[in-house]
Amino acid sequence: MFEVREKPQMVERALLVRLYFDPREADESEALLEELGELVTTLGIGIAERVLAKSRSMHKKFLCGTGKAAEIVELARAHECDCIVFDNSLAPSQQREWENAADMCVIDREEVILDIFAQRAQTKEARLQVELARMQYALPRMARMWGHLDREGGGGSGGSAAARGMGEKQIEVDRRIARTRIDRAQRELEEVRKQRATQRHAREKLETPHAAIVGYTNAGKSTLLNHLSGADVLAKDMLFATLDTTTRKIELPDGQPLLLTDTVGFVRNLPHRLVEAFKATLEEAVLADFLIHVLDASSPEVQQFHDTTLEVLAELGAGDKTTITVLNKIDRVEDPDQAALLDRLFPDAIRASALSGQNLDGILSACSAVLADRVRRHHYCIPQSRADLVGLLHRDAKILSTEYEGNNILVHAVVPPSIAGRLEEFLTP
Ligand SMILES: Nc1nc2c(ncn2[C@@H]2O[C@H](COP(=O)(O)OP(=O)(O)OP(=O)(O)O)[C@@H](O)[C@H]2O)c(=O)[nH]1
Ligand SMILES: [Mg+2]
Repeated sequence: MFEVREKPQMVERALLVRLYFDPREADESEALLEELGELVTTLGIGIAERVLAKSRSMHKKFLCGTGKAAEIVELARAHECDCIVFDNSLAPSQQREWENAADMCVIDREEVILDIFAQRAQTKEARLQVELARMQYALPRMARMWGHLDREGGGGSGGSAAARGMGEKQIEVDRRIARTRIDRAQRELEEVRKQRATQRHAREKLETPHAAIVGYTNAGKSTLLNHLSGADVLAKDMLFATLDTTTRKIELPDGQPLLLTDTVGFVRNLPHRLVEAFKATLEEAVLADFLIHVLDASSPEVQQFHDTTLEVLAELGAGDKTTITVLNKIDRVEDPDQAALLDRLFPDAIRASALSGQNLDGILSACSAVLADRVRRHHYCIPQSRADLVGLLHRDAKILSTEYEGNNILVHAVVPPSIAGRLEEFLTP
């Protein structure tokens, strides 16, 4: 029976490896290796040692040359590791080559992220999305999973023909099962998307504007939602604390209601298939009226975090949405160099602290300002004597419906702010 392996839960000591090929990638590679350490720790795996290695060119077999590969394997053994984790993505064949050479579990960043998501998924929707991404990841790697059957047969290279046949048959069966399950998960997710669309239509009817809080993982998105709305979303100093969206209604200082949605955080090299699988969830960000982009201002990598989020948003089709940028955790920015960096990169961003509540008013005012510029749908009850206003609506607004009631004209229209003021006294709920 096909099962997605739970290897990272079984392994205890990992050797982390980041290979890079261009000297200009050295700094970023170091930061990525650091982040991989946090991701691996999130999974509960201990880190024995880290290797940041430059390779002159990419090799098909191990990604790096055989000499370097042998050194890495030696190091893993010397540290009594039971797993090697690559920050680079490994092709299925490369992963197999490494496992054969090292005789231990070898995984890459994508698998680590998938496993974290699998651990965290709470709702049916999140579970489905993770299952889909994991099965798609596992499908081309099944030969590796059943390699032991081939070897069991009788030592030597590849085992007996009978045993190998068994392994191959099993792979075929498993592939079929996996494909059926992928199809089913995709169909169920389609249902989820439809349900969400229905909910969204209901919200649109209420005409309450909607903002999505987006940003890199651990930036403070959930903390911000909690502070603004009194919600109780898990906010924790760990990567990917949030996998499900939560929406809460708040009221802006000018009385305007606003729906706020907390979303899953992004990370560099977020597996494309995970973005694809989480589309149902992330659509909330795509369809929001505007975005609140939360950044961890205390991180030296704030620019990379910013760019990654914009890249993923663009991939989702939300790249050109109106965005309020928030430099969160400003209470932790003490280094003058960091402050200067922020001034240079994000002169217009709002400095705030979701934890202490510092300048949350600034965020709310920015939301009000965005909404003030938005066209709105309104119902009017206009006396026939004011045909001039109906004419104005015909000219400058988009009329959705018109009805006559006694001496009044009932108009439902999408109205730009430029004429909204002149019609205000005829508004009806
Ligand atoms: N010092 C400080 N810490 C903050 C601030 N905002 C959030 N934090 C901390 O940062 C950590 C992450 O916060 P979360 O709100 O869980 O971050 P998130 O963006 O929702 O993270 P994911 O759900 O993992 O994507 C928590 O330990 C928070 O207490 C802030 O303004 N200042
Ligand atoms: Mg969160």
